[in-house]
Amino acid sequence: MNPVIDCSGLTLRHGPLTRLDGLDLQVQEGEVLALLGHNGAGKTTTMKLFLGLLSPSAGTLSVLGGAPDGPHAETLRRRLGYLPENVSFYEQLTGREVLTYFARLKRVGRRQVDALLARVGLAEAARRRVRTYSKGMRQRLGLAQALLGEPRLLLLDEPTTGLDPAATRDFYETVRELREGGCTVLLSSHVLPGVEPYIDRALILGAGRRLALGSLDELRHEAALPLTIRARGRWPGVDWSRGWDDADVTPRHLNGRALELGVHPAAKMTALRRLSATPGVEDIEVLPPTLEHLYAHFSTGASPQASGDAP
Ligand SMILES: Nc1ncnc2c1ncn2[C@@H]1O[C@H](COP(=O)(O)OP(=O)(O)OP(=O)(O)O)[C@@H](O)[C@H]1O
Repeated sequence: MNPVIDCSGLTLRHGPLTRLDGLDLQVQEGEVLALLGHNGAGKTTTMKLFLGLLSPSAGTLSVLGGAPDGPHAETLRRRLGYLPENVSFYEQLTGREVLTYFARLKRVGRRQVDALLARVGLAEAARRRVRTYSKGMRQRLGLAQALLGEPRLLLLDEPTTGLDPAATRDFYETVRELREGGCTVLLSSHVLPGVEPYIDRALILGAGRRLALGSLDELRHEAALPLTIRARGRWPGVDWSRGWDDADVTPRHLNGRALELGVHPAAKMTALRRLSATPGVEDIEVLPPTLEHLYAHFSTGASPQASGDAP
């Protein structure tokens, strides 16, 4: 099956500045890819190249079977949904009027408008003016706008910035439903908490370069960061933080009832065996590095073009 996005050596220069530097990436149908990076890393630039709003200086790019900035653009536009970073609407219009307006621009039948408002949870607020909407409601209206025409590829630029945890979760649940329907989703974010369960892979960019690409498991394997093991129990008078002379295990004694170890992945089983054979230990918890740990590792470590392209 052809990838939905396929680029090789994709580069965008702007005068002396290289905004994107030789990106190699393939995204398959139904995949959710997170685009992560500090401010100015190149996330929006990448999305704008995929949308055909910018043309590459070098490299090749195919989106849904063609170059997005060529004659293929017109077909592509109907199969593509985009939620920009700073979405703004006519404040005096109701949510329904806003969506009807965008439906006309996208030449999509009005029938979709009410269905989409219901889908993003705005059915009851559809007749209220946008100026009365909360940040979360505006983002949901933005998502409804991006979903007009039932796109096969959805590009969401910082979709959850400013949303509270419950609204973020609701937003990502909608993304999950879309993915289940076969839609491919690219979402950029620097708000990492909450995103982990909803993505298949993450692309980490830094200064326009690919620093890492892979699923959470692949990134964990590549980073080989220590995992955390927590043991709880009763061990009056015994300091279980002692005796870990293995260089791969760093004990962090929390208190008399809980012990935390930083453990290199290769030493995991040894540490678990020892803990489970220890009298007084009642519970053991293994916490792998989170996406935030991985992001910090790759975006500070100098490992450009590090991981493989396979999904
Ligand atoms: N219109 C522009 N003209 C010139 N340079 C630009 C323009 N827009 C962005 N850049 C530069 O391109 C680089 C990548 O910016 P981009 O907006 O893609 O980053 P980003 O990862 O989306 O950042 P943020 O998280 O702040 O939105 C930065 O160095 C930025 O200053």
